[in-house]
Amino acid sequence: MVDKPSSIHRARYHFSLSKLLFWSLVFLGFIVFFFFRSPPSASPSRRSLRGGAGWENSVRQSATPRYSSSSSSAKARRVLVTGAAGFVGAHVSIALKRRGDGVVGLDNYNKYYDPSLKRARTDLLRREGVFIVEGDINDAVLLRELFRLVKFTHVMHLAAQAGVRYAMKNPASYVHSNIAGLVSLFEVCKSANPQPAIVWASSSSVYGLNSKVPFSEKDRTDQPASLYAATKKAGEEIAHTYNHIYGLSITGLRFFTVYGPWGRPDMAYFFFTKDILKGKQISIFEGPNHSSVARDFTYIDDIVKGCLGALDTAKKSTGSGGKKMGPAQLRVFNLGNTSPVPVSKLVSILEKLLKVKAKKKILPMPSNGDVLFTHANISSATREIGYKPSTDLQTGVIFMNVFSTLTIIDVVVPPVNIATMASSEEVPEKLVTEFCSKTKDPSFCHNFAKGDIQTFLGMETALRTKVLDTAIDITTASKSAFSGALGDKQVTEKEKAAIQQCIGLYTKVEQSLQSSASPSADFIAIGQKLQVAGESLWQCQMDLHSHPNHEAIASLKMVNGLANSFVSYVQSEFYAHYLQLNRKN
Ligand SMILES: O=C(O)[C@H]1O[C@H](OP(=O)(O)OP(=O)(O)OC[C@H]2O[C@@H](n3ccc(=O)[nH]c3=O)[C@H](O)[C@@H]2O)[C@H](O)[C@@H](O)[C@@H]1O
Repeated sequence: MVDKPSSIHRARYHFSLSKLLFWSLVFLGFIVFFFFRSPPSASPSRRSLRGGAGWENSVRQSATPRYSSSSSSAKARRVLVTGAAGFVGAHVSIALKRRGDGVVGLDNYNKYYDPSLKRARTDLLRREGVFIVEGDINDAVLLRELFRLVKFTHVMHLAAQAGVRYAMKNPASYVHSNIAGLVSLFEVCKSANPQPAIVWASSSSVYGLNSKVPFSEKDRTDQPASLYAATKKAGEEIAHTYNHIYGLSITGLRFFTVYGPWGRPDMAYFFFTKDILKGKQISIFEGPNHSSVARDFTYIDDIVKGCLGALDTAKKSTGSGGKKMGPAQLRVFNLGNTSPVPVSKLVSILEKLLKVKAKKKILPMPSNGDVLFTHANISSATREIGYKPSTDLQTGVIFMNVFSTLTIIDVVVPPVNIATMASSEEVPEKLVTEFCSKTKDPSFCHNFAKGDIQTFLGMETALRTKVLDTAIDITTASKSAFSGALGDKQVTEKEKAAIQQCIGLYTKVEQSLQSSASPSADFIAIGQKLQVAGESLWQCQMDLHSHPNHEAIASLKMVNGLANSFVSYVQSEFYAHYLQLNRKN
């Protein structure tokens, strides 16, 4: 045997060493790659967010119903809301929580649109006592853990990949959320004991190329025009299967172009407003032979009522331990507004409200999933779940403007627009009634609401567009109205003390606005103090009902109106969002 020269040995040794080094690096690379690529719910740092006594406590606490002692605890609802940080999910969660239901949210905070808006909605929900678990509906381990912690009576499934046109860009995300995610959720629900009743979001888009109007639940839905629609239609069929095999009670809701405060930035009304204010051109689609494209735009508050109606009329699931014990309820309802509005009309409403002429470009509707029109027949939803939409587009858009969350604070429009918006807006009667129904004393509110709404509008617009001078002007005007009432001889010492307190608070607000380019977090603290002052003013107003001097009553009522408008404003969801975004800038 001939010895190999030692140089060869050395060379081989070097070669294997560098090979080892090479493969180690490749291996390390893979580890690093997978570590960073793994979905958020699987990463160790995210996992540590869940589990643990604190987390379990938050889930259980949020899930605990709180009803007045008179209502029956047998009907106690514990609802899991998926997509709770989303537009519809946030509104529905708040409504459920406010009426006393136990609510736990679930959301994956994906980046389809700016997650800071979802975080801002989460802050809002936290203040309402709703805890949102960060996780994906495809994470069956997490879902099972939630069902172990809480015996959910209902699931309000609103998590989905939304948007019609985006399906051309990212088809996989629709399959992941709207099909795989739905199956994952149904799988866990079917095995849960007891099985929850499920209400979930389908879509008007399932009607696709159907041309029979208005769309009835009995009409054909086998011609989807987009992959989005196809995944929602698939969801309806999957629902049928789980109802049939496992006895799950399932209600699908076909939403028709939902809009409103805290809305989605990918929707046309949202980016139209933004672009109109920025002076950017907007594209308005039209159909063949210059026909208009129309949508049955539906206001969020109406949708929320429909969701609650569906939940309250949902019968229990019949299965147990993954086995069907008898036939279960399976329903599908249209939740629309029953009055389609051409997109060009939406744009003219926005132009009128914003007092800015849009730069319009009329384009043929691209064939990327859109349909020409939608129009809901809601007779079945009215009959079965008491659904009665009451908001026309004009009114809804004003509401949206007053309490809006449009992410347009980066836009600076000339102050003249703000002044005109604040002072000259026609406030429809219906809006006043709707607005006052949300206050403590609707008939009293009615006397002042028009002014209040105008004040909201001005204040909100001023802050939204960062024209703080106007915000200061409004604060100063409110303060001087208080001072005026102080001079009234009929005002009692107790009332004077409350008014003085408010004037002091307004002064702080003024200073806060004057001292910085953007209002600081102090503003919220001041707002909370203002709320306390406002509460004591309400008490004064109640005392005044027996006051002999009607003029004094009138002036104090005015003061109360202003105090409350400001208090409501400071508390408004918009402001929280404004601060959130401002911090980011
Ligand atoms: O009803 C539904 O089920 C669907 O409603 C909306 O979808 P869509 O009606 O297309 O809402 P937008 O994207 O806000 O579009 C509204 C209208 O504006 C039109 N449009 C949109 C964008 C644009 O640049 N120009 C334009 O004219 C569209 O053709 C459409 O008629 C939601 O985005 C979907 O997630 C939802 O499922």
